[in-house]
Amino acid sequence: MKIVILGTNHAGIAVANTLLDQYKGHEIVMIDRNDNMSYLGCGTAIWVGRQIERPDELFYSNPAAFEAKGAKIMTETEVSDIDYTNKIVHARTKSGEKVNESYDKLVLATGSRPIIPNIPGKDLDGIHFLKLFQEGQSVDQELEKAEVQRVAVIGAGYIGTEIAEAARRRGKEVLLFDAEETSLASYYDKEFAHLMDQNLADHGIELHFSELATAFNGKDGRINELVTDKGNYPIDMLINCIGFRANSALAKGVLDLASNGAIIVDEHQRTSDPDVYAVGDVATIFSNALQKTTYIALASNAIRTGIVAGHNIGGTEIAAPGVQGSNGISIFGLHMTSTGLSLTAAKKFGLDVEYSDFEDSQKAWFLHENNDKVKIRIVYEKISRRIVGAQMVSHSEIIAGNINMFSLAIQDQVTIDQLALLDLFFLPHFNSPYNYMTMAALKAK
Ligand SMILES: Cc1cc2nc3c(=O)[nH]c(=O)nc-3n(C[C@H](O)[C@H](O)[C@H](O)COP(=O)(O)OP(=O)(O)OC[C@H]3O[C@@H](n4cnc5c(N)ncnc54)[C@H](O)[C@@H]3O)c2cc1C
Ligand SMILES: NC(=O)c1ccc[n+]([C@@H]2O[C@H](COP(=O)([O-])OP(=O)(O)OC[C@H]3O[C@@H](n4cnc5c(N)ncnc54)[C@H](O)[C@@H]3O)[C@@H](O)[C@H]2O)c1
Repeated sequence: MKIVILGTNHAGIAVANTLLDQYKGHEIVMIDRNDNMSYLGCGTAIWVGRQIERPDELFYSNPAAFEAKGAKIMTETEVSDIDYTNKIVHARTKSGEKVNESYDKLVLATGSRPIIPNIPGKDLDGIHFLKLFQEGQSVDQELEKAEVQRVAVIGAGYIGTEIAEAARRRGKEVLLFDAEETSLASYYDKEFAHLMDQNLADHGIELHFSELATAFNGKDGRINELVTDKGNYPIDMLINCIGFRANSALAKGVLDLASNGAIIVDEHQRTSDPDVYAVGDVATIFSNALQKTTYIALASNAIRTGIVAGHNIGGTEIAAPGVQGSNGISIFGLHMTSTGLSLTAAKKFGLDVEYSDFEDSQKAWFLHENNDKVKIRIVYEKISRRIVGAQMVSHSEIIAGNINMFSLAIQDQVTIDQLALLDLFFLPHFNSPYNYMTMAALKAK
């Protein structure tokens, strides 16, 4: 069987590796317009903020690794259209050569692109987006310039908050804007997000929430002012981080798309064309918290959906279990993790929910060093009592692993009452005999 994979970043790589490692004998062709693959954008802010010196280790694979396993891989080759009826992919190399690849099965792993705000001045120099390695490089180079002192970041979601920290670590004046009332509003309730806001402010980041950009003004073709509905701000550089949109142009008019443009897939990652699969940021995903199909762009989801598609194409029928959108962020030493839905999000989606909060030190009370407070919220449905979300915030890194237990709880529809009596280990170095997770569950109404 000949399988053509379009897009060779996290999702495409996971499909290819699954097929090449576990289902030998197929012809695998991989095509990508970029000149690099496997870039972990998740490390951009760590590198740009100089927590690591160089970006080299943010890549975990390369074309030679796939050629060695027998795949044909074409980089710097842009797919222009797909003849779904005759099963042929049309592409063009950087030097202009036409490429036509037939397929038996096709995988669309074309990912996402950052959303471009449609306001006057959007094409001025000095306006940046963050997705590709090359975009990280341009931001990095701009921050090196002495004349770049005031940096505006639009969008205080994950990318915006992380790059605001990075720019601050590089000694710049940073102004962080968001349409919502807090940072990280899509992931955390206000009681949690406010702790991040305070952390950002304490580290010198100027916060502008509930504020919408209306225009970018420039001089000699370069941005020098941001105009919002509340004021005018002189700036030297701007980074847009207002979310991603699925890169589904190749499927438009042929495959079924969701209202946000993502390609609709079933639990096997199959699209409305049975010989075409879609994985990663270009596709929809099933949310176990919402119990419906939604869109959650994460590298973790890209890898898992790629593995599912690989097995299904290879001949082992497996159904994706759905996701919780589990995520985490670490800014100036403050760590936050969440999974499923916040209280605000659950209510917005029409779920009838309750919540239970608890706060305690991470380790046993008699350990006085590096024993930070942890704040936890568990969100659960009033009637079914199934857990639909959890959030944690602390300076303690130990919280990071705990969120995964809540992820499994949501996936398996565990109730808040089952959690209350769950056997959680106790060791003073790590936690208390009355664990804050148990206590939050016991406190539930
Ligand atoms: C700064 C940043 C930080 C992030 N941090 C995290 C994190 O901490 N944790 C997390 O889980 N996620 C994180 N993400 C999100 C994560 O990077 C994405 O969810 C992930 O990249 C999706 O992988 P993908 O393979 O589906 O798509 P993409 O990474 O978008 O890859 C799609 C590929 O398709 C190629 N392509 C597209 N169209 C064509 C075409 N017409 N022809 C040929 N090739 C084409 C592209 O060149 C690209 O290589 C972060 C993202 C960014 C930008
Ligand atoms: N640590 C992580 O897991 C991590 C890190 C980076 C990115 N990611 C993922 O990558 C994807 C993209 O990240 P992102 O930060 O671009 O998106 P995001 O959805 O996390 O945040 C976008 C932010 O922009 C704001 N916004 C939207 N339109 C706006 C406007 N017109 N003006 C002002 N603010 C506006 C939203 O309120 C939101 O806070 C997300 O799915 C994210 O989860 C994850």
